[in-house]
Amino acid sequence: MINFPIAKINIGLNITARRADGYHDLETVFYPIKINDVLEIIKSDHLHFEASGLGIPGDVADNLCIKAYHLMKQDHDLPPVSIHLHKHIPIGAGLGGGSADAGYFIRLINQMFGLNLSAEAMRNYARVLGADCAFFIESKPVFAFDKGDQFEPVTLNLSGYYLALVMPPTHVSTGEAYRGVKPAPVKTSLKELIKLPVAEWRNHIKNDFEDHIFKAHPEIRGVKAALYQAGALYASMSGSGASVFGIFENKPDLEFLEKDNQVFSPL
Ligand SMILES: C[C@@](CO)(OP(=O)(O)O)[C@H](O)COP(=O)(O)OP(=O)(O)OC[C@H]1O[C@@H](n2ccc(N)nc2=O)[C@H](O)[C@@H]1O
Ligand SMILES: Nc1ncnc2c1ncn2[C@@H]1O[C@H](COP(=O)(O)OP(=O)(O)O)[C@@H](O)[C@H]1O
Repeated sequence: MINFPIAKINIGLNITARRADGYHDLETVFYPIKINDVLEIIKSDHLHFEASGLGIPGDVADNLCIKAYHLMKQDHDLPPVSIHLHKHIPIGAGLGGGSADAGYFIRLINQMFGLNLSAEAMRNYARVLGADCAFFIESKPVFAFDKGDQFEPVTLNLSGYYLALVMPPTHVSTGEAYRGVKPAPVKTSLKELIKLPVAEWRNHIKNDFEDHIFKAHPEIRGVKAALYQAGALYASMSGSGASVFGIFENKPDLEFLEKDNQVFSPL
């Protein structure tokens, strides 16, 4: 059985408090984008994982698909499976690709072995694996809060707009991104700000990671500026970076940017 894990962008990200468990409270809007991995599982006589496409750093045992398998096996009598992941979503880019694989793996196991788990039961497995994993159980636009793993639906439809996604050749770890922020409460919740017209977002919606990440990696700031120069209605780093996205009314002319690291797609 096969499915196609998608990626997300964060539209706004406010880090509001440091928590006693070492994590941070935040608010953000997760929006799904059309970049896909390919994930296949088949029954096998032993647990097996293989990957193609982009190289995934770390041991196979630490791959979030394998972690998801072991987590679900604690509660369900799962037979061994052979997993093939074709990795296409850029890694460590703030696009949630690893979390997406875990979320879509949970969905596949649920479907393949007829576990009949509710979406909330699947989200509860996902929450154990990573803060933004639970989003990928349904992959619908949401306002996320607490650790970024609790959701309220938002009415946000960006179809008709155009996405430009640029990957500067810079790696930012999620831990590094969180260590540099000074949490602060928000005046107006993103839940309200997201209702503004897209062209207004620039003046009201921010990503709290940008200030310190841009200082450490000025080339990322440069990409954001270039997207605005090219006519983006809104541009931002996604999550903890380093990818930067621009939302355009029409397909932009971005020839001045490095072709290799770009993705253009309708939203
Ligand atoms: C920053 C965000 C924004 O959407 O995504 P990415 O940009 O990485 O995709 C998420 O909060 C990342 O979620 P995820 O990548 O699942 O994080 P986890 O694996 O749970 O945590 C990685 C590390 O980030 C920090 N962390 C994460 C979430 C949170 N609310 N507070 C934190 O302080 C912790 O130091 C933790 O050890
Ligand atoms: N299936 C997977 N795909 C990508 N990365 C994975 C996966 N499983 C575990 N990881 C680990 O997660 C790290 C960050 O993954 P990713 O989700 O791409 O980044 P981000 O949190 O910036 O969106 C990688 O460096 C890798 O070690």
